[in-house]
Amino acid sequence: MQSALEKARVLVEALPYIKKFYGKTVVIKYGGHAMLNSELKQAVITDLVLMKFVGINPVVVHGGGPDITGMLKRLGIESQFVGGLRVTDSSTMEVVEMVLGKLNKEIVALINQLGGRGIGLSGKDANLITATKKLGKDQADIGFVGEVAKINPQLLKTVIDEGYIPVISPVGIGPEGETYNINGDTAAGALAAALQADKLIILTDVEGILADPKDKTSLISVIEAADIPSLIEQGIIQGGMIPKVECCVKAIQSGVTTTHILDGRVPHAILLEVFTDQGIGTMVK
Ligand SMILES: Nc1ncnc2c1ncn2[C@@H]1O[C@H](COP(=O)(O)OP(=O)(O)O)[C@@H](O)[C@H]1O
Ligand SMILES: CC(=O)N[C@@H](CCC(=O)OP(=O)(O)O)C(=O)O
Repeated sequence: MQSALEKARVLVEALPYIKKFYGKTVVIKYGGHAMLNSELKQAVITDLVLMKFVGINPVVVHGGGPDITGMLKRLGIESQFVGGLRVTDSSTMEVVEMVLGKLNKEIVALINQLGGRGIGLSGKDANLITATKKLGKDQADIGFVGEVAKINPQLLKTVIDEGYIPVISPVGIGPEGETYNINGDTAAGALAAALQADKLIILTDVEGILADPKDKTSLISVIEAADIPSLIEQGIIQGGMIPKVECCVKAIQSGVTTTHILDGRVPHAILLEVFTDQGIGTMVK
């Protein structure tokens, strides 16, 4: 069993990190695959609430891809992806918005249950995320998939200062009032840039960026943004990992200090990354 002294040592180890990040903003992309079960969800939300209580400002952007796919299936609609993005016709958009809205409130309720002050927003609230139509690979029409046009972070700053943990679903509003489905990673990167966050943390379902996607032990712990394009060209980074690394690179170029791709299946991955010497996953800087 852990001795009392060992427990104290762990707490003391957190002090320099609490000092370093006190008052800073950390954007966390909470992906659908990192919402596997209620124990894991509870661990993620506990980390967020703890962060807020020690003076760091977490902002959550959530996904929900697996739940959206599940609901579409129940309605007899097959999901189709082009370059990692869901082809979104108007009825798919309705389902996307409904499922993300439900997930959003589940996360908010869990934050509140664990003693934090959660507030759920979609990109439509206070024009937080305005969007334009995004074309797919080879200029394909992929429907109501949105590209972030502008982030209006004023409301977010207000609720953060009031002590809330904002939870944002990646739905954008277009110039004609149309609704857009935005990839959760892309939305998180754009929000981190607009808030000039200190960290962007993307939770996913792998250890981090792997040098060989079939070998779990080939984790790349640190990578420079400049080295990413060649890994994509070589086919080492593929599929759903591409939007993640691209948004890390964009966020870095826009002034976010560090970005991290972490294994959301590891309980308390966020705490381990933010408050301990070891750090986990891949840091893109
Ligand atoms: N080099 C790589 N390292 C790690 N994962 C990779 C790599 N290239 C592709 N991937 C894939 O990217 C996936 C993560 O993207 P995605 O499934 O979209 O996650 P999420 O649902 O968490 O947003 C991994 O499960 C893995 O299959
Ligand atoms: C355009 C697009 O693909 N949008 C995503 C939005 C949700 C998301 O990003 O969920 P994960 O983070 O769980 O993958 C979708 O419809 O699945």
